[in-house]
Amino acid sequence: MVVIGSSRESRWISRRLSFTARDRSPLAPAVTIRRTFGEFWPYTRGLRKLFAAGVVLAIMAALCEVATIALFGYITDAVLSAGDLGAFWRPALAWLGLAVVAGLFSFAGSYVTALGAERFLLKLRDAVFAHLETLTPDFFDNRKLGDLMARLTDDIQAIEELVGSGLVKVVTTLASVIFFAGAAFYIRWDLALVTMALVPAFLLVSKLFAGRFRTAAARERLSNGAMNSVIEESLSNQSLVQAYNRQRSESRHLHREGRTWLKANMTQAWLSGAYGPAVQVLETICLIVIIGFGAWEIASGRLTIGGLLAFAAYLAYLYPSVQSLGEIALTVSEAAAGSDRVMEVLRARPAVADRATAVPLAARSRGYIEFAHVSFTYPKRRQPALLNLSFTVSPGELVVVTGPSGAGKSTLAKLLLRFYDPLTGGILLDGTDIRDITMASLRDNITLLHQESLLFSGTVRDNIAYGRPEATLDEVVQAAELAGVHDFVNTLPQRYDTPIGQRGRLMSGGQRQRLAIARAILRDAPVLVLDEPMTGLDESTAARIMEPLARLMEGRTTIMITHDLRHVPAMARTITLEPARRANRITLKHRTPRNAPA
Ligand SMILES: Nc1ncnc2c1ncn2[C@@H]1O[C@H](COP(=O)(O)OP(=O)(O)OP(=O)(O)O)[C@@H](O)[C@H]1O
Repeated sequence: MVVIGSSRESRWISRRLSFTARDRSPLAPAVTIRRTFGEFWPYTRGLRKLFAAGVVLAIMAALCEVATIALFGYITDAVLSAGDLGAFWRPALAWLGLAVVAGLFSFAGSYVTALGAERFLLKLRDAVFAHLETLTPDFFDNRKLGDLMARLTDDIQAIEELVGSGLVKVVTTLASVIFFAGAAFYIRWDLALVTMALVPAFLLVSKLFAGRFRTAAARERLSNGAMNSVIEESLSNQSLVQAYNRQRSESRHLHREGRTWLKANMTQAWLSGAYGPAVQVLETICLIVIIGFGAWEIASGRLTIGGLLAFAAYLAYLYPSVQSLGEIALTVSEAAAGSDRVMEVLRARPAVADRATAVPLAARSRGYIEFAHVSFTYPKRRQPALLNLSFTVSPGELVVVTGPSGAGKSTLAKLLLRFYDPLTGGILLDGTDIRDITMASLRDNITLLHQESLLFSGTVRDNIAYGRPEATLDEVVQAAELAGVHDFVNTLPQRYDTPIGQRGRLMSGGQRQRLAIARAILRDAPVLVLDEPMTGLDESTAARIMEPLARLMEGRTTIMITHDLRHVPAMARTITLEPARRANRITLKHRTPRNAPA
């Protein structure tokens, strides 16, 4: 009996449907199967032999099954009906041998197909992720992390199930249909014709159920996405949730989404439950037709009992294959929805890219920076973030950029690192427009210290050496000493091999900042951009951070973005930005801070 509604099948079908949790509507219409193959077939290069082997082995297994059923018919007539035990042993041994060989073929076929499928997934995921890594921040600013993760997992899997193992399934199922139908016709063509007339009924039932099943699976997928985003956002903001006593409301939120999910799953459950009996009724009708018609054929001497049983067995194999062909046809177009979403990522182009004529810097930069009449407006924004901004920074100089919130201070850093390009004007490094320098070379010469110290969940050592993975432990320790974090690291249970928790949560704000400073020291780039290095630190921690920061800045061109002027070093040149609507008026002045570091 064939049942399409198992929970595994539900997941299989639901994976093929791709929706965004954000807009709660299906994504753009699924792309055609042809386009999906056109786009993703090249990824099967190097794997096609595996898939071909999967097809051949599955066909061999199906042929063995055809032979096994023929033997079963023979045993029924020659042994059971004739009552001749002596004729039993040879076909019985052959039957056993065939069963073993069929099992081996089937195992090997599934194994190589799974290997091809997994390698395809690995290859495609690597390619999509590598492409994502080339995209500029504007791409990520406008998307939900959960949605991108779904594209890298479920959607890629949906593509594989269409282009890789899906194709193997179609070919082998078609071959099985031909073999089993051929064998049934070989036994009795007229009986076969009668029973084949029932095939459309199976397809019709499959179509009726699969259509509803697909809708239910789509709802399940949608609410699953919504549930995931509630869980992700709530757990990642736990301190906010607890500090604001919002635990119950978050739980209620999840419960609401969970109820929608429950309803969608129950619809799938009743469809699955009803489908089995419906197919069973059809199969019973078939069996009655076969037995009634077969009895008439036997009575007229055109068929033996063994032949009738073998015939029934061939049909028992044939109907499931027909059934899966029906399912493939129904679900394949839905699987294409995933490829639409993955294609969207692959088609996205970074807002900035290397010019064809760009070259790496010939030597380590001297650190001379010039902003020349730079204007910039973020995509989809009308108000410019920077307007006609001009200033220079000499090698080794420290410039403090300050100004009210939204004046464009961080934007200036993003332009220097070429996360975006100015709309007009230009930025020069050592007199060369940074668009004429390769991005890799430009970024090798600039270290950005973010507002919030961005750390990974690895060890202390991994995090300090992030910008120079080949650094020795001695170099890492030296950088940590200069950053004033070495003594603290020594108190940790595994010292430099101590994991620091997700995003460095096992560290205090000051310790995280010192680790980030050690990382910047080890990277040793000639230009330094410090974006609000004191954010989130209390007065005394901020003052203590200034000492390692001063060591980091020594001998480097530094742009320090801050609205907190209390701790800026003595004699720093200050640039005050004003919001762009007032044309980025800048005020340049030398100042002696009230809290100059010792
Ligand atoms: N990714 C973005 N997309 C669209 N607009 C942005 C983006 N980032 C910043 N902006 C806008 O650009 C302007 C300048 O932002 P920017 O972050 O450079 O200001 P800032 O001076 O660093 O502010 P703060 O001191 O609050 O960090 C703001 O109006 C802001 O809303």
